[in-house]
Amino acid sequence: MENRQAKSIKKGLSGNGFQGNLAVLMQQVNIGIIGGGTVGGGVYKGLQVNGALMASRLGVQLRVAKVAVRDLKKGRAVNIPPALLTTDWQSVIDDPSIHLIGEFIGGTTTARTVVLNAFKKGKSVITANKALLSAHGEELFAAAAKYGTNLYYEASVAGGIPIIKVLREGLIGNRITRIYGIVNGTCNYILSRMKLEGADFGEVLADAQRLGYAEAEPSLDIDGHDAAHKTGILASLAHGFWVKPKDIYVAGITAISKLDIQFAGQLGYTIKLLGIVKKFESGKGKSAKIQVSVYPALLPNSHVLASVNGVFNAILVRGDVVGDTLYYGRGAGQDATASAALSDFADAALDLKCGTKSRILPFTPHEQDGAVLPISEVVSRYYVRLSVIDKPGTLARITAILGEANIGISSVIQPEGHEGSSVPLILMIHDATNSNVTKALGKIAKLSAVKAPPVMIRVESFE
Ligand SMILES: NC(=O)C1=CN([C@@H]2O[C@H](COP(=O)(O)OP(=O)(O)OC[C@H]3O[C@@H](n4cnc5c(N)ncnc54)[C@H](O)[C@@H]3O)[C@@H](O)[C@H]2O)C=CC1
Ligand SMILES: N[C@@H](CC=O)C(=O)O
Ligand code: NA
Repeated sequence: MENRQAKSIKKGLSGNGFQGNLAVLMQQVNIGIIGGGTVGGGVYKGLQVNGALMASRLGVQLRVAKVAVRDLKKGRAVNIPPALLTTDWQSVIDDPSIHLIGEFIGGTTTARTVVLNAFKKGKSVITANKALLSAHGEELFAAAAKYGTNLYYEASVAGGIPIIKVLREGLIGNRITRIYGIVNGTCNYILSRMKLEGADFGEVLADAQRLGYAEAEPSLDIDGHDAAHKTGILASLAHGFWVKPKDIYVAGITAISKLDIQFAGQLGYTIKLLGIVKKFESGKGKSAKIQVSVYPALLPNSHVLASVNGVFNAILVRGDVVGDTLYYGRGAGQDATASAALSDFADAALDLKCGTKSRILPFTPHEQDGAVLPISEVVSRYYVRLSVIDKPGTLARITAILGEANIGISSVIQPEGHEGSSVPLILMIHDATNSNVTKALGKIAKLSAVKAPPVMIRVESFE
């Protein structure tokens, strides 16, 4: 549907009286940015640096007309002219000369109102806000359709990697059977530095905050929720039904210790926080079951994702026609995220210029009957670290509990200690359901020789 904004841009062009002149064929799309922090500032900067290049490619000049901020006096890393600043975001949405809105304030309350109010004014929105999409995506896409507007969200997943476009357009001819993603830059930065430098968790998190990688509330990163928001968006896009946050199993990285990183290394693995979307074959007439989860996992060092370090993200997408494909790039930070938002502004500007009818919409429901597989039914291999008293019979008791539950052990490491001392015992466990392993570990934890709650990390085999 062609909305009022598109009509006003077209009217401006045809009314200029110089139809043959390329210079005046250049249309201008005015942007209102809401939130002038890391991402909002990055978008402003990106347009200063590459706005002319984009205009020459698009035939549309993108111009920042207003930036809504919280505090006019606050010093900013990106210098935005004071004349553009306002503290009244609603006035930016209401301004009839502004065609597109960028929502870069974060959070799910005011941000939701910003997006809905913009739609009501017939203005499409570009957002980087995965928390907002995770919580209200279904409602917001329906509202966009109702008002003949659009919601663009490339910056919301994996920063500068154009993964939304990949799933929406590049792989449209595929059924997506697997997605494995390192999708949180902060966690990958922390785990990489813990492994490569032996750095401390807290210290590295502070660096990630200073570098603008972490969320305003960093527990969203380290507890895995940010990765879950992103994984849910990818799963929804790939499988065509909106995956609800409550259906996504989430475990973060706070329980990962340097000891586990070292033992994993000895066994030939690297620990990464993975977002996983796996489609399982369902019986005839039955709805598709999809695993959607986020957890730290041991990856074989030989797997390409094991060598993705620092703030970099990478996503492996398997399609039934194309096979495995891989995408790599900076997952957080000002410039990488701005790059993704700029591509959305370009798409939105082209939609205003040409109309959206011929284009693929940002989210189209297509498999309404899909369902998320509960984590209890998910099968994987496991790394288990126990803290045990080194005395005769301990290992036998532990293996007996696992044996009774039909859980096989593929290898055991126990560094030499002296009898009676507390030592780590590492078990690598064959394929088993999550519920089976959790129950067995519950029993093992109660043994008198076991001195701390068992540490359990899944092992990903990428099948
Ligand atoms: N920093 C990053 O690397 C990435 C961030 N994102 C997302 O981008 C969004 C923005 O994140 P950042 O720029 O990093 O956060 P930020 O904290 O640097 O910037 C947000 C800005 O919005 C302002 N703000 C909040 N409420 C406002 C209001 N009512 N009116 C005007 N201004 C208001 C704040 O004062 C702050 O300056 C979030 O949704 C985040 O999840 C997405 C990808 C990467
Ligand atoms: N906090 C996020 C920012 C980008 O989405 C991350 O670290 O990945
Ligand atoms: Na992206």
